[in-house]
Amino acid sequence: FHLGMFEIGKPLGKGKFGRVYLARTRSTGFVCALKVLHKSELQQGKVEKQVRREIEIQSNLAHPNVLRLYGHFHDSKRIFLILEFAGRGELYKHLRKAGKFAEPLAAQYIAQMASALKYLHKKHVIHRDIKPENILVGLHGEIKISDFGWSVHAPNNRRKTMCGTLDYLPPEMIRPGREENWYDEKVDLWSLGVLAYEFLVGEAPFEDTPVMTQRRIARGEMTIPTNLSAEARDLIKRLLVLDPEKRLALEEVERHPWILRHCV
Ligand SMILES: CC(C)CCNC(=O)Cn1cc(-c2ccc3c(-c4nc5ccccc5[nH]4)n[nH]c3c2)cn1
Repeated sequence: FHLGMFEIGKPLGKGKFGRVYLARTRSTGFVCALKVLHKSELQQGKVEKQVRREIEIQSNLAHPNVLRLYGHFHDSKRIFLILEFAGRGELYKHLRKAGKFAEPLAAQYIAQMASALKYLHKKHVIHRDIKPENILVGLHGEIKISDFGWSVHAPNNRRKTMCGTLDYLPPEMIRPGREENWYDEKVDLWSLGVLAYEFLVGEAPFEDTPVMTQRRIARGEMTIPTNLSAEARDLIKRLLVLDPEKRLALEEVERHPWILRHCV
């Protein structure tokens, strides 16, 4: 279908609240990913306010490792999001295909994530949902965090758990001790540790049945394979700390020996 200024190409993915298409502007040939949300579905899902808030947040973000939302518009039935096109698609597909990443590549990805998270936290944005399924890869192999909060994943070998995977939840969300504002930005540090582990090992550190996963997260029960370098193990151990206050800060991640060794 054509949409005035856009030529629409192949579908890039589909989620609960919308489909994403490759698109190009007729005038300048600018390539983007056009996401179409149906207002009726948003109303049914009672997520219009959340979508407006997400649009507001994402429109103000500009970082090489955060997927851009260039703009949005709507007609009577649909909302259109003009998103950055990531030339090499979804990171989780690369991870599943490779099984796991070599330490140099994993370190580069973690360094880029730390840089993106530092930027988001400085703008008081907490991602809360960091996992391979929410990361895209740009044309030059750089990663781009996106928030697929809207999509339930088609069965194509994404995690099978119904409510989205528990694997990345930090202990303070499993066992909410301090009810108020347990969503502080340190939840992203825990998830960064889970991500590093999954990049290097090929599975999440607490992966188990849902009940066991929750118990293992709450107790911080995981084993790091001994074939990882000492530095990689050290970084994972310093992020997967039960007490949010004791987790390695992003600045310290960026200057950790494991990162410095692999990132020019
Ligand atoms: C409410 C709002 C502001 C949320 C905005 N965020 C999203 O909608 C999250 N989202 C991003 C996408 C998405 C999906 C796929 C792509 C791609 C993409 N590039 C590909 C290259 C090869 C194969 C598949 C590809 N998908 N580029 N940009 C994308 C963006 C889908 N949902």
